[in-house]
Amino acid sequence: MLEVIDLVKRYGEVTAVDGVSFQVAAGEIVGLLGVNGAGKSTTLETIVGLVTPDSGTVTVGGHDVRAHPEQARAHIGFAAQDTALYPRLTVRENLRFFGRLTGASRHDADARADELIGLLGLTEQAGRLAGVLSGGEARRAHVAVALMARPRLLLLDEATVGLDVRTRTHMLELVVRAARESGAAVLFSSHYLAEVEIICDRVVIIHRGRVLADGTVAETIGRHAKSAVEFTFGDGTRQRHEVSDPAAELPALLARLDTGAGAPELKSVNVLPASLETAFWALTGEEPAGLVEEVA
Ligand SMILES: Nc1ncnc2c1ncn2[C@@H]1O[C@H](COP(=O)(O)OP(=O)(O)OP(=O)(O)O)[C@@H](O)[C@H]1O
Repeated sequence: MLEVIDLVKRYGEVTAVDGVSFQVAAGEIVGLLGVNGAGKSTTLETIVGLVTPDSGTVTVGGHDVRAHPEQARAHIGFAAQDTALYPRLTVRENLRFFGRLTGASRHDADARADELIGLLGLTEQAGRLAGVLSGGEARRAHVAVALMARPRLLLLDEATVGLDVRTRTHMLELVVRAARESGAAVLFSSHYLAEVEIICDRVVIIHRGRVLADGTVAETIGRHAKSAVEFTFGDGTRQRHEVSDPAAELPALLARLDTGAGAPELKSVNVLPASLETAFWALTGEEPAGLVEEVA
């Protein structure tokens, strides 16, 4: 449904996307992962046609996005990182308006708007002006807009940011249903690796504009993840050590710790099993931003 081939996008000195290729099939959920500035949003914006690449091609449902933008875009539902709703229209009016924009009849747009209001748990907010919604409510309404035209390709840029645990679970269920029941191809950018591990069939990890890994969650963990031992010190600093066998290697790691005068006191020891997070860390040398956010 989506094919990205050798995409390059430069902004002056910065190469935001540096030869990115991957595919998303109908009914498949692919996680697009990377630290801040890795090139995720630029990739998504190029797929939608908002950004013109320096080179490379994007096809959606077999239509080249640059040669046939109308046909390609007709398949796409896009929820960008910044929520875009008309503040002076209510949630229901926003949905109906965007539905009509994509060519739905008044009757169909109204029916689909009501369906999505129910699905996204926005019944109470449906009559409120979009401008007064809370951050989490606005994000749900924003994703509802992307779903209005029953897209065959759904692009979600950090769709779960700012959602509480219950709403987040609800949103993830909806994404899974869009893929499993409606057969949509879903490209899902996120910093929350735990949720990616749960819902995504495959993950594409990008770093400095390049694809470092592309495979199923299990393949990515199997190929790149190692378990780790993490020490946290009294001054708030942390040290991570990749290890194959934490129990066997812990004594040696502890013995090597600096215990001299002025060295920070060891506060806790954490064993991190091999996971998508430790794979991400091994590949990029960095922690996913979502983890830091959740800890803070
Ligand atoms: N319009 C622009 N002009 C100049 N530089 C840009 C522009 N858009 C993006 N960049 C740069 O390109 C790089 C990739 O940015 P991008 O927004 O694609 O990253 P991201 O992976 O989506 O990051 P985040 O997780 O913070 O949203 C960054 O270094 C960014 O500063």
